[in-house]
Amino acid sequence: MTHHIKTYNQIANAGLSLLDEQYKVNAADADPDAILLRSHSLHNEPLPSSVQAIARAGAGTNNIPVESFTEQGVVVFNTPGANANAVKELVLSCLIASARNLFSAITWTNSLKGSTNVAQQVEANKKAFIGNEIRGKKLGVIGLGNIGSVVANDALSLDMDVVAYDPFVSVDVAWMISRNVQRVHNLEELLATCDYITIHVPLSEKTTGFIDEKAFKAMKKGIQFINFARGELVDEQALEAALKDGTVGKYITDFPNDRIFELENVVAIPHLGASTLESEENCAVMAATQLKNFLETGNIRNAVNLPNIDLPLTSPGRLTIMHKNVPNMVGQISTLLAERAFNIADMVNRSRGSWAYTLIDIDNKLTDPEAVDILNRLQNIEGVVRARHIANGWHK
Ligand SMILES: NC(=O)C1=CN([C@@H]2O[C@H](COP(=O)(O)OP(=O)(O)OC[C@H]3O[C@@H](n4cnc5c(N)ncnc54)[C@H](O)[C@@H]3O)[C@@H](O)[C@H]2O)C=CC1
Ligand SMILES: O=C(O)C(=O)COP(=O)(O)O
Repeated sequence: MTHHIKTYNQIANAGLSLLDEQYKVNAADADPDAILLRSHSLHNEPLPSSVQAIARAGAGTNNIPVESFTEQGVVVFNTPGANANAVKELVLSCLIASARNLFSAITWTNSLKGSTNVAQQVEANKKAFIGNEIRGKKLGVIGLGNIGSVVANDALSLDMDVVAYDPFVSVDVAWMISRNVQRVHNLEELLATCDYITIHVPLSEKTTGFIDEKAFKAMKKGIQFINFARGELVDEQALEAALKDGTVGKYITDFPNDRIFELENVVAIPHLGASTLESEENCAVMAATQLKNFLETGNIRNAVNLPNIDLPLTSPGRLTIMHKNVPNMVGQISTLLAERAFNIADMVNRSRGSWAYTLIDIDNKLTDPEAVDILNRLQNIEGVVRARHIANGWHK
């Protein structure tokens, strides 16, 4: 069976090359089974009904309307942690570059091009760029996930004091964080005491405008604020006021736009956080692997809308059913199978929030019409948004 994949953005070859002879990538004449992308926005784009899965080679899925795609039976994957080191290294370099006024110093030095006595001018004017050391300064990390946790740990090894705020920190991450990172349970405590703040939370309806006027008002004067998460986390009007009144001494952002770009004391980086060869490869390999696993076996790893599920495919066939997490779903599904005299060899049902996913391995080798018939019946159950049949090509 050939799977059709549509890609957007530059996806590293290390990932694309995993899509072997069973796959066709960007075939013009076929409906895609899945989409592999990075930051391309799928908001306001029609989604072909053939699409069963979307893999985001990266962390943020705010470019995908996850809720409405879930209603359409689409599994959305991301690649947690695959680009965390790349972002961490850039955040730490910006921290140091900002403390030492490197951005404005280099801009000034470049302005000397074409003039004479450059060496003398440099020595005469360097006092304008005296900086600070970050040792002993306080860094606030908002969001202690894959990126925030490594930024926090490594800032400690640069001899900074580190405080962090994340009311939803995961157990896995909590194990990795140094006990010297001081956790605060109140964002204002972090805002009021830090010299530098870096934000690493996902953009969602809840976090849009998270750093608002009230947050800026709580900050220490002259703070340096680093945003490698998403521009919309910061209320632009409030930011503009905070830059003008000196509350924010410098705003370093990976997400410049027309308005922000014009403001004084803004350092604009062209969304380079994850742009290293290593990170692009990690993300592409992880995304392609997860997509392949899902298309070939129905198993799920690292979806943002469904639970992980890993059942080795050993029976002649498998039915995968994505459905609402409501009572008696498994009962209705197994009744349908019993009516067609299908024998269930194995079965897993898992839920995540209001959605659930059921894998059923059957002892029967289905003909095409039999498969179409049972899928139609399953999809007619209220609350089922997609059903698939996977024939096990390896089964003897
Ligand atoms: N500039 C770039 O190129 C990149 C940007 N990103 C952005 O960074 C974000 C974070 O990435 P990861 O650390 O990999 O994600 P993650 O999912 O591992 O961590 C996010 C953390 O934020 C926390 N969080 C959620 N809501 C919060 C709130 N209201 N207050 C405090 N903490 C909250 C979560 O509990 C979680 O620990 C991504 O969602 C993406 O938007 C990620 C990778 C590259
Ligand atoms: O992973 C993320 O959330 C990123 O922002 C990286 O974006 P990119 O894949 O470099 O377009």
